[in-house]
Amino acid sequence: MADDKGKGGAVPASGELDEQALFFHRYPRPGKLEIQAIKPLGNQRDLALAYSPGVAAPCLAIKDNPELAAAYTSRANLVAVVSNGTAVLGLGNIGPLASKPVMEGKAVLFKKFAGVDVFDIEIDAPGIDDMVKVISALEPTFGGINLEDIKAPECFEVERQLRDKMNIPVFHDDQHGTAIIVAAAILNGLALAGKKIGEVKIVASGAGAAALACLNLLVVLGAKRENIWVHDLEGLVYKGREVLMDPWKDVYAQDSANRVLADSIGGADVFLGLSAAGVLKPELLVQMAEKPLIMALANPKPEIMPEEARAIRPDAMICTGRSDYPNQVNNVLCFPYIFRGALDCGARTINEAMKMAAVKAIAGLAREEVNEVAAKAIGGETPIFGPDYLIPSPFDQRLILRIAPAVAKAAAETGVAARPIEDFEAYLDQLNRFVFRSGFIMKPIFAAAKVAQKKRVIFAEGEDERVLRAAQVLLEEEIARPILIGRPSIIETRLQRYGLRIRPGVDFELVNPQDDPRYKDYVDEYFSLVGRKGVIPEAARTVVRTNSTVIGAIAVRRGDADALICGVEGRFAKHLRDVSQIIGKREGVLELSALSLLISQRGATFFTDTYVKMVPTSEEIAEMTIMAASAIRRFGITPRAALVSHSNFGSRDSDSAEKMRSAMCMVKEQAPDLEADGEMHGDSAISELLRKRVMPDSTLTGEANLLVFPNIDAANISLGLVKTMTDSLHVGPILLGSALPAHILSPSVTSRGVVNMAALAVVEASAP
Ligand SMILES: NC(=O)C1=CN([C@@H]2O[C@H](COP(=O)(O)OP(=O)(O)OC[C@H]3O[C@@H](n4cnc5c(N)ncnc54)[C@H](OP(=O)(O)O)[C@@H]3O)[C@@H](O)[C@H]2O)C=CC1
Ligand SMILES: CC(=O)C(=O)O
Ligand SMILES: [Mg+2]
Repeated sequence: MADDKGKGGAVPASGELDEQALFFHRYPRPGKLEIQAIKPLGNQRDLALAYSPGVAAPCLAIKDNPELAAAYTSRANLVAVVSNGTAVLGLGNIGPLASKPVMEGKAVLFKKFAGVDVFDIEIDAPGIDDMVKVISALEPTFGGINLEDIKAPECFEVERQLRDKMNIPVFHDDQHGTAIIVAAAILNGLALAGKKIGEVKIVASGAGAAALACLNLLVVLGAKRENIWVHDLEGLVYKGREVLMDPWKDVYAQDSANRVLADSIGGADVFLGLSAAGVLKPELLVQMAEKPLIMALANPKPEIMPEEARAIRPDAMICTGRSDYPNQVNNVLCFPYIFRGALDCGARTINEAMKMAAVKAIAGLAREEVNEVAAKAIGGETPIFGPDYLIPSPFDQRLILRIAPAVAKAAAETGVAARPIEDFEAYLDQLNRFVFRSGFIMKPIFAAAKVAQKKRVIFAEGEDERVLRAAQVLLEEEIARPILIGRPSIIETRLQRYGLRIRPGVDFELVNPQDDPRYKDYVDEYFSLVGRKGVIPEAARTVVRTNSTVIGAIAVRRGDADALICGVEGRFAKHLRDVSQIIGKREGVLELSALSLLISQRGATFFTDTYVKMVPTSEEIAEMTIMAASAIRRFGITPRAALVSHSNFGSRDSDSAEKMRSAMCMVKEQAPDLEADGEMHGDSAISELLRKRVMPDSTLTGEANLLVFPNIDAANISLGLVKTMTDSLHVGPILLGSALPAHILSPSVTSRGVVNMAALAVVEASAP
């Protein structure tokens, strides 16, 4: 493979890729999606509500007021991806049945990237009239229509007629989705090359749906028609040509004797390929202008492979439609989010203003720093806005946060939104919750952290990428004032490498362990704590130079910082020893413990003690239950605790069962208001039905959200199993019982996880 190939995970060679793709589509179940019920159908009553007779009520309500379909059915979030299979990728007219994998693929992307539900609909309707008849008849089912892979010129007429007939957005993705992302990439590419859109020469290969829509949008953005040279199977589109012409191509007909691509390419600033594989011969590139923008966008094989183009024109900026090269210019960057915005405001159409808002949002996002998820997905060095990073990665979660609100706003401003968004801050919150599953649960913590006057959080692993990224978020969102422990040169280099804006000394304080004026004071403080525990002065000096958790803990103890975050690297037990020695326990607390929060589709569940005490006593179990309950209240959640065991309400008499029973008695005595019960089986903790069968007068109602375990093995193993089996997000471990706020994270934490825990530490630090 050539140099610029294969960023973002190894992509196998073509034959091998085909084989893997067939396997991927076939196993473990054929296809890429299924339909899931979102309401319970567990008993006769549910059935009576969901189906006959109850279903008549929403039917009649909708009959009286059709707008209510958005309230009582999935329509407002349901899009049809419709194709007749006449121009499937660059594979040509392979028919509707063979197009189904592509349409299922689009459906998955809609769902994964924007939470939009899709039915893929492949129709055996090659002609315009049939297509219009079938698709327009679908209006009652859908909130929007995404036309896909329908060949030109028929697609133009189909879309025009459908837009006239239908009162929901009709969007031909290959035209407008492609045009939006191409326009964003061209705006950014020209800015980097220092060229003006009104002056550049654009040579296009392809005069179909995608190419013509892109050119039309570029003209709206200022490109001059006379500077645009369009080619198709017949060669140049010129005035007077009669073969394979149509009125849409004719708009770009040049009055010229040129006939083929080789005649027109000289001096071109932009090559726009939306045609077929291998059309752009490498030798033609020498004729292009300096710093040319080569957009070889045919799928799956581009007009020229990037390595061939790069070999001839090292100064070129190169884009393809593929996921295995940098600069993926593909409509996936647009269609999920433009529909998200349109559906959320009940848009009746997707108009020019909404498209332009999407162009600006995408182009602008590429100029921001790349976030962690996108950086990981791309692989290798974190990209920074430049020739190899003209547009955001499809894995950039901020695409939805930027595009959807911009589109909804433009819809409202142009009067096409049936349900205009009234509170954009709340809408952004909702989108954030979709992106970061922790968002909803963490919301009260973030809100409290923001009013806490930017407490100082010291990070022991200040050189770590996740910490650096988290520090930028904490500053931008005004949650905390980060203090990073680390070597200045390393931090400077990494900030640059990851394209982060924050600067030491200006935006955040930096503690250099090799050279800090407080060193002697810190050594004295440390020695006063450990001097009689076998640590000699010489060793204390070394520790305070080299152990950043010790430095951070002393800073918190001395009031130089308000909270400590450590554990991003290294073993939990080692960090715990330092935190215990220096920060210690709050007065009256028997033992530190750890609380872990798992956020899954079903909501939040807390587990304790997942990390600290091997086998806690009954007193310690009672204490950790009560401490965990008060930590849970900080999230605005009412704790419901189950003390879990192998014994179910006295069914066994082992020491461990007895320990949990007596812990339960202590909890009742010490925290009579806490809803708790035990000892009980794990399934009884979750299912009220099972619990009530054995213990009808249980003091616990509903599903327990705090599971208290008899020992660390049970707690930690359950946490790992549930987290993996339910694909949950872990927040924590939250250290309970320390004298001052300090949290020891785990090495698998993400930068978002670091932000979450720092926000929690800020809230703890500001608690009275
Ligand atoms: N990266 C992305 O996001 C997207 C990429 N595409 C890709 O763009 C290509 C075109 O798609 P679309 O516009 O929907 O399809 P259409 O069928 O509507 O248009 C295809 C166009 O390409 C021209 N063409 C085909 N073969 C050649 C060739 N050998 N030399 C010159 N021109 C040729 C056709 O010429 P003629 O008019 O004479 O038939 C036609 O103008 C496909 O490869 C598709 O995968 C499309 C959408 C998005
Ligand atoms: C990406 C896309 O829609 C296409 O190639 O047709
Ligand atoms: Mg397509």
